[in-house]
Amino acid sequence: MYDYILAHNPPLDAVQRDIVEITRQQFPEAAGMQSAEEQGPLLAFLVRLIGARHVVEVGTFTGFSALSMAQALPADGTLIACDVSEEWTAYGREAWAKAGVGDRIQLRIAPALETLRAMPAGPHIDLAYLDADKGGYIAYWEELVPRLRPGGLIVADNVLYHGEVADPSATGNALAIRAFNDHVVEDHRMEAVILTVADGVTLARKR
Ligand SMILES: C[S@@+](CC[C@H](N)C(=O)[O-])C[C@H]1O[C@@H](n2cnc3c(N)ncnc32)[C@H](O)[C@@H]1O
Repeated sequence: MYDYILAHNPPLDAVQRDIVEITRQQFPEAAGMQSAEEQGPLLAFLVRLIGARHVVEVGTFTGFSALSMAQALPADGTLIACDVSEEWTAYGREAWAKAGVGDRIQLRIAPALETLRAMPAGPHIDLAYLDADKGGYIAYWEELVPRLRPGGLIVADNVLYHGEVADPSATGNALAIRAFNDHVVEDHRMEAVILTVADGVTLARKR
């Protein structure tokens, strides 16, 4: 079924395919952190759907999801990519340059909360993709919601956490995601749905 889905989704282009493969080869232990292959086209679709011009990514790793979103932005669009790893994001920088979208992406190497708090306070973000440390999701959400324009989206990854999220005795990251999902459902500034795509993806729209 998975192969069937990929075969009926927009195919990855050469640079996207390369960064997926390079990540698997260079970081076999960490490669599972990369957003699933079908999420690249989904993120690009969402960027185009809402006509996003200003995107924020929290958790960039080797740059696959940032690449997918940046390619869907207009030429003068911007994507602020937050991560703490110079080593992992160096692969992203190379891929973004190769794809001709390097000038749309501003990489901020710092704890994401610092980067988000330093952003202008008013609503100016069209789409934010949450995919960093799971214990930080609620704090990121709280920084992002006021900065999101009405109709803007927060897309949060791993919200089913391998199914562990449904277990009331969950611990660690699964427990953090449980708390996040409860936080989202109680936030009436936003309208949110969970998609059973990959490891679970929440789409939340600012009212
Ligand atoms: C799941 S990976 C991101 C995958 C990426 N979206 C992709 O598709 O390839 C999580 C990333 O979050 C970063 N990270 C973890 N804690 C962070 C923090 N406090 N601030 C910023 N980035 C953080 C890690 O360095 C890692 O690269």
